Amino acid sequence: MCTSILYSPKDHYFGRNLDYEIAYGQKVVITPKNYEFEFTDLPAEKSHYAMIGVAAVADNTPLYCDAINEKGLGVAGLSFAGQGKYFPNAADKKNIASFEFISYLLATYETVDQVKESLTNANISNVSFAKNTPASELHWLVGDKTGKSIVVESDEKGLHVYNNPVNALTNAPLFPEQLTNLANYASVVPGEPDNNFLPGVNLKLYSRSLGTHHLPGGMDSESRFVKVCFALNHAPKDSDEVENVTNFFHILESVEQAKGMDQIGPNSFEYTMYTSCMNLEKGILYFNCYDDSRISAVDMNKEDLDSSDLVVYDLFKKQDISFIN
Ligand SMILES: C[C@H](CCC(=O)NCC(=O)O)[C@H]1CC[C@H]2[C@@H]3[C@H](O)C[C@@H]4C[C@H](O)CC[C@]4(C)[C@H]3CC[C@]12C
Repeated sequence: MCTSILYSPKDHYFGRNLDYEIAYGQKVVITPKNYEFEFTDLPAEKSHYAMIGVAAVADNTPLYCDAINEKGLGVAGLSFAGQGKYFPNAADKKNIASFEFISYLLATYETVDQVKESLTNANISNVSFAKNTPASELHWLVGDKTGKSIVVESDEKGLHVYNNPVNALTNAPLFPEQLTNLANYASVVPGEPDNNFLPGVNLKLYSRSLGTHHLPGGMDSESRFVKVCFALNHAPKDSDEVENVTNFFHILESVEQAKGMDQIGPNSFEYTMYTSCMNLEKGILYFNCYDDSRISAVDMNKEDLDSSDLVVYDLFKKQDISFIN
């Protein structure tokens, strides 16, 4: 499963944990302004905003999992298995194939408000990129550098765009249900709780942080949603880039899936394959992966953004332990 956040200490940082059991050959991919996008049912875009993110590249086409553009818009696709439903093309609507959703939005729009507007009469269509690349059931977090985000979900009732007051997204259930569930944790506090439970009884607070005792710690989507909302909302807001990037990785580490914790079959485990953190102001993608906890970075502005060729860097690396003696 996955977790995505928008963290806004000073600059704005957008990214996610991608949790799964098999990789799709994802890379760090920069799509410059003059790479020609040929969309399935939308007009081709010869010239558009440049973008950087994590994508599988098939037939020289970037299939983005999460990315931002040069204007500071970010979009991440997360599994919505069991709840998501795409529909055939509708004649009176803007039809966007699910695998093009991220690249279309980032090529075209600058802000969350523009995206909202553009989706008022849209349909996420159920076409596949290729025979062996079927559409995967996703929903999306879309954020920008105003610090605002929305969630886009296509379910059996159609397309929904929800304002996101918590700037986080995990997986099923439906987003409004995830928000409703947060009320069950209204008494959680980062530190010592007030004893409203038995005010007349002297409860010995035997440990620090008993106010977080009822925070869920499961790997399931609902637990991760509650926990990451708490971590994000209480994270420090520094002004230094390195401190804020460090905070971002720690927020997502609070819901990280270590191998062994989420078994999906005999000897098969879902785990956090990579974490991405993209600075919406600076166009820098920071990342690490399960086998290499060191943070690496790619700066889109160091590339020729007027080019028409994709720029691709490795995402999955080997652990590089710094021996001190
Ligand atoms: C599997 C993950 C979602 C992780 C997750 O939540 N898994 C747990 C679960 O299924 O519950 C999704 C997120 C983005 C998806 C990819 C992107 O949408 C891009 C691309 C789209 C193609 O239609 C299918 C392949 C491909 C490359 C997708 C494969 C599945 C990915 C990688």
